[in-house]
Amino acid sequence: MRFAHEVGKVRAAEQALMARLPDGALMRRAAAGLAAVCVRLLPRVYGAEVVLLVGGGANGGDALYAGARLARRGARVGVVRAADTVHEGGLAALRAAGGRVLDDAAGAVARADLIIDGLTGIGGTGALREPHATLARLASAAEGTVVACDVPSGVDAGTGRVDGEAVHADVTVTFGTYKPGLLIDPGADRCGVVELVDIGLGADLPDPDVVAARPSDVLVPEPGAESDKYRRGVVGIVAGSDQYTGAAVLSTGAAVHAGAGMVRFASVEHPVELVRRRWPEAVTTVIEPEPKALAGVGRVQAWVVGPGLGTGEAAEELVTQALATDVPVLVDADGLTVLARRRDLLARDAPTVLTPHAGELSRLIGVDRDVIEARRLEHARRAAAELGATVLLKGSTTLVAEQDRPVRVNPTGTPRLATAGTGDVLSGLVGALLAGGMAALDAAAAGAYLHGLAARIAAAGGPEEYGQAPISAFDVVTALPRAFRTLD
Ligand SMILES: NC(=O)C1=CN([C@@H]2O[C@H](COP(=O)(O)OP(=O)(O)OC[C@H]3O[C@@H](n4cnc5c(N)ncnc54)[C@H](O)[C@@H]3O)[C@@H](O)[C@H]2O)[C@@H](O)CC1
Ligand SMILES: [K+]
Repeated sequence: MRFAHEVGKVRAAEQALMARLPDGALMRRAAAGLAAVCVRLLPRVYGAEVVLLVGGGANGGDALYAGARLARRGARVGVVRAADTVHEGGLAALRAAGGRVLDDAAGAVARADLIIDGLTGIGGTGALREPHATLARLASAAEGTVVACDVPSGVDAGTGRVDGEAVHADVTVTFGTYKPGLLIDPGADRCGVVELVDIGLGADLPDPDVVAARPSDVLVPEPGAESDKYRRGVVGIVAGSDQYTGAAVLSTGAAVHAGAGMVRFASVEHPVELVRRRWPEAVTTVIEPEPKALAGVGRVQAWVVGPGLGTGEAAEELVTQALATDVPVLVDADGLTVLARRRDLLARDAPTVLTPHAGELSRLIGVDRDVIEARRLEHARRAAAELGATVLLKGSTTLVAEQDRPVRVNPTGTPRLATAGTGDVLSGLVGALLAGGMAALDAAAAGAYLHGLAARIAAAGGPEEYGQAPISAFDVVTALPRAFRTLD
């Protein structure tokens, strides 16, 4: 499982472990792990050209000790110093092993077989300054294999934020635990393959703050022979309006394709008519948003409310009724706009799942959208605590937060999902999983995972491929059954 800890907790664990070890032992342990990965990456260590990019902190120290190990095995190791003073012990070890200090950084980086990025690690803050930024740019453009030490320099280890230049690594060798910034875009996108090196922090690390969802987390219970529709889950969808009908069709379609035992669709006449025509499987009810309207729809095990619903009084009445029930409720899109002025509706005992993008979350918690985008992890978590709900924050890495639980990050996201209507698909999908009895955090994380997988399948024909075909939200609906099948 991929899990991450906040940077402060990593430091605390390192301190605790260091106090029990001889001086410098932890750094040498990290360096040994880093060097071992480099050895695997090089076709031949003897004679290989290795360049170390070294900043003034311990991250540079790791790189220097790793370089010394490679030099002792015959690699030609040179160091480019980005700071006047670099780790003394590391530099001495490198020199003793035959490594040299380089002057022509650009030429050396361009010729290198392997480049170790030890400019900044978890101590890096803000945009890379010079000469770090130039060196990061040179490394990213180089032909040789780029191995980032702990974190690609320029990536904020705590958040994944990149301000300006950051190293594009082929491999990131990280120590002890993942850092959140390795799992969350844009940082995640700079890491290449991440290799976790055990430096013995285990016992000193608390429970993780972030975990990456993986297929075995999302296994949806198989329907047994005796499953009736209620065991598989009946989901109620309240979506669409006279002006907006597409959302209703997409959300219902996703629920139909996600294995719901039954989909009950309730709305005003026009969207009901369209849903009935497109999804004869759904049981539809025309309602006017008057008091107790939802009570007449029939028994459901989870509600989805909001896509295309409008934001006026009629919509508010329906959101109010759904949240007054004692079953899980997912609120999306227009429903979230209603909630921004009626946060009191969130005071309920059954689980609530909210699926905002940054703009919708901004209205819900009164924080600028840009501020949320810059620190997504923090705000997803804060929103979950403040709103008492499971919060799925959409984005190129979708995050799912629930109070006192590690945040789930979704690894299947793809820019192809940034197209109109895909959010409606997600809401119906997660609603079906909730109705099937999955816990809110699992249903939301599984939904995000399957949604990304379905988009990849739609674009490329396979979950591992990155196809070029443009996709529509409807293609994602159609690909959902294949996404489920890849989990078998
Ligand atoms: N403490 C330890 O014994 C261990 C530390 N580890 C390594 O140490 C790293 C953390 O070391 P440090 O706390 O020394 O910090 P870093 O080496 O990550 O970064 C601090 C250095 O980077 C510079 N810097 C920060 N932001 C910058 C920017 N935007 N532009 C240019 N320069 C910038 C600082 O001036 C300082 O010289 C970890 O990532 C890991 O690689 C590992 O060796 C494991 C053991
Ligand atoms: K680094």
